[in-house]
Amino acid sequence: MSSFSILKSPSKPLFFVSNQLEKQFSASDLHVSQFINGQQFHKPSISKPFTSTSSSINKKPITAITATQKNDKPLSSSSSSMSLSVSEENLAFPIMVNGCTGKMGKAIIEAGVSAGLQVVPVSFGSESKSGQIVEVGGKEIHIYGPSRRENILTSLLKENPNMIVIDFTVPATVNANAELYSKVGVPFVMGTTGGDREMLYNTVEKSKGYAVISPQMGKQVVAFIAAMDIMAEQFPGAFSGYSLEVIESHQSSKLDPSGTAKDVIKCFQKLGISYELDQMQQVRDPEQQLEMVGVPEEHLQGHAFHVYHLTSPDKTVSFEFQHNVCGTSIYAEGAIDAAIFLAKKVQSKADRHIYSMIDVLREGNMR
Ligand SMILES: NC(=O)C1=CN([C@@H]2O[C@H](COP(=O)(O)OP(=O)(O)OC[C@H]3O[C@@H](n4cnc5c(N)ncnc54)[C@H](O)[C@@H]3O)[C@@H](O)[C@H]2O)C=CC1
Ligand SMILES: O=C(O)C1=N[C@H](C(=O)O)C[C@H](O)C1
Repeated sequence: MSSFSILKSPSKPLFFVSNQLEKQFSASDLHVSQFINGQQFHKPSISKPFTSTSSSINKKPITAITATQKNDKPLSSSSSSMSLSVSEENLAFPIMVNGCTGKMGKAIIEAGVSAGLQVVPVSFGSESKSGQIVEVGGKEIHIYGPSRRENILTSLLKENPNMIVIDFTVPATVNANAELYSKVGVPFVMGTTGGDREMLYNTVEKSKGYAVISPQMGKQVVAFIAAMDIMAEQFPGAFSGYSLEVIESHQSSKLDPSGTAKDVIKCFQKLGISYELDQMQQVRDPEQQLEMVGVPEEHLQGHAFHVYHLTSPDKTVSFEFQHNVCGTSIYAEGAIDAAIFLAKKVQSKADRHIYSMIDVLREGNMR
């Protein structure tokens, strides 16, 4: 059986997440097109191999959380016995959103306000934005640059003892921010990717603080990673000898490689596949995203498309997994779920340690 029949017959990848609604070009044109036109990846006669992907994308096979769903079902209303309503749980705690002028910061403030949370009117931002007062989600927020953060955070926490910090800033500041939150003792959700991840975990572990850290907050994508992790644990080496190709496409402003793909690749490595992180193909060029990846034009400035393609040593078997997200709502809602989860942990004096989004998902704390 050829790999094409396996790819073609289901015609859709095994996993596919699409969500409606959101510079550095790091892979050379040549490299990407060589890869995309690679014989193992898709049927060679298809001149734009991502077409099968993009047609699925355009058909929107699974819509994770759409703006319509969000509007139909306010975040503060309980949708099942498992789900959380902030008011029901008496958990209307304040959040401080760092990076509030960014794509994620804005989306989180809006999601937080919808969930009935208070947003403190202070945010840590870049040096260039320091001193500005911005309006986000109908709230006026004062931006503070990198200096005097410890004093500011200490006073804020004194005034808002139940406060949870949500950080969606930039890779360059992940470690310093985590150190600060740990030193001051404020529970935090770290959605920012990159930085030195080992150091990040060590810092927080040593401080014995409360945190949720995850490069991926989207509930359905988290469930996919959890499933891959379970597969890797249960069947280590099951894909030994298979080759792996990974393409991730994000808006051109993204500063680092996909943190989510790095986590998924770790699962493939446990499954026996030999793959180095620097083999991952990053697409940041909008033209390629339109032409080859099939990103809808309106989402060029905010998308996260991932494809993982596995091929057996004799090339007779192949697998393909995808998770393709447009916009930010899936992450913003997940980040608010993580903050609610953390607030409950603090309130119930649960173990002080680093939780993952899989923990959040497992406890049914995602609405
Ligand atoms: N965990 C998840 O599910 C997701 C994680 N992300 C990650 O979140 C981060 C932010 O993403 P976007 O909002 O798309 O980026 P963005 O570029 O739109 O926003 C970045 C924000 O950080 C601020 N900033 C810059 N330097 C800073 C500093 N030194 N201290 C504090 N703030 C600073 C900027 O002013 C801006 O407000 C990235 O690392 C991205 O990979 C993004 C989407 C989902
Ligand atoms: O920067 C983004 O946009 C995203 N970053 C996260 C990552 O690097 O994994 C999550 C998602 O891919 C969106």
